[in-house]
Amino acid sequence: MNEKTTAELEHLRGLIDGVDQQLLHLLRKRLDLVAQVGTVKHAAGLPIYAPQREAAMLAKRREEAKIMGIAPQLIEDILRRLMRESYLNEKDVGFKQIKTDLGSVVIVGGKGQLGSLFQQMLKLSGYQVNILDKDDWQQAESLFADAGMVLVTVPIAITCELIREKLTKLPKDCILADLTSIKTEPVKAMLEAHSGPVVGFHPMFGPDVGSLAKQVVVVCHGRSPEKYQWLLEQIAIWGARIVEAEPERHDNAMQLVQAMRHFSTFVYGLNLCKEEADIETLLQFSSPIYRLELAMVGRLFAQSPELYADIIFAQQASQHAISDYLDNYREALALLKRGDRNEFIKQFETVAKWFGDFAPQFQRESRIMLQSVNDMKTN
Ligand SMILES: C=C(O[C@@H]1C=C(C(=O)O)C=C[C@H]1O)C(=O)O
Repeated sequence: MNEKTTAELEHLRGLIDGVDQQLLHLLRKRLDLVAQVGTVKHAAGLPIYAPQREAAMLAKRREEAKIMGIAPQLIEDILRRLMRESYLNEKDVGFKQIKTDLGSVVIVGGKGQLGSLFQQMLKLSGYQVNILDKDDWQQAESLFADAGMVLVTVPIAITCELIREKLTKLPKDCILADLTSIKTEPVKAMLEAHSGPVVGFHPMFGPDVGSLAKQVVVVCHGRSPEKYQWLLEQIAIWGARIVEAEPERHDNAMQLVQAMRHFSTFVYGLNLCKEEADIETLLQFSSPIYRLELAMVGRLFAQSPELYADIIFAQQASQHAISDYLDNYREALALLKRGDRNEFIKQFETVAKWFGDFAPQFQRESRIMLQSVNDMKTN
């Protein structure tokens, strides 16, 4: 580089630094305004997440960007990232308490990660929360005595037994709820053990989400929904979307969404391990989609083996879904072995047709994710 170029670059980079600093000041200003919105929402009991406002705002900014010669997707990306920050910050002011005369909440298994998250959300909403973990059963009677709600979040393998043996003497009006990732058996057990209001939940996210905004919570009604309607409202204030489901339909979906998927991820990792794949090398040669795939597989093994064993072993019927997968894998492998390229293409087209409009939709969605994966690279 000659001196002139160096000087020119230095000058321009100085100007860019100045603009970035202005951006920082603007961000500070925006965060402060959002904090004020948080306070107003808290007082009024409005949810953190306001999808209509977001959609309207994004549409306007996209239009304005176009006129200014800025890619609409650029401002959309930036605003979406800022809005994520808003959800996290609005959480700090707490949430309006919908039910003020509940009595206490007892979380059975509250030292687990999901239990801790719900404990935090309930406390941020003004509820008094007590934890009953495995060594605390001698206090159970006194804790249950003034409980307005008992929330069960223990490993799946012991959930039903615990409900049947230990939760039979709750106060009559106490709500009995659970967070187990299967629903048919736990809801049945709760209905048998307790004659008061019963409701099953399955939060469709891990404990590391940060904010519940835009997350999904599946609810399976048990008994007396009017008695726990407030809880659904409370969860909505946390920003989550409630999806109602019959326990059986939910459990069937989970055989694919959870058991089969986690199992195939497990086998993927097992295979890499047995093949003694060198992850460093794989990463060096990885495309963004492969990096994302490795991240999806690798993150499983950063978590608790017990949790995944519980999820995979929870339903007998998952074995059928997993066996079907193996059969399809074998058939596809046979195709490959006999070099039947035409049949492969035919089946590919059948599947593509079956995915229909979802295929291009998923392509668009993943394109944005892949660009973020690429952005994260540091060299
Ligand atoms: C700040 C608000 O809350 C959330 C955050 C938004 C933002 O950061 O712009 C917009 C809508 C809401 O999802 C609001 O409702 O205006």
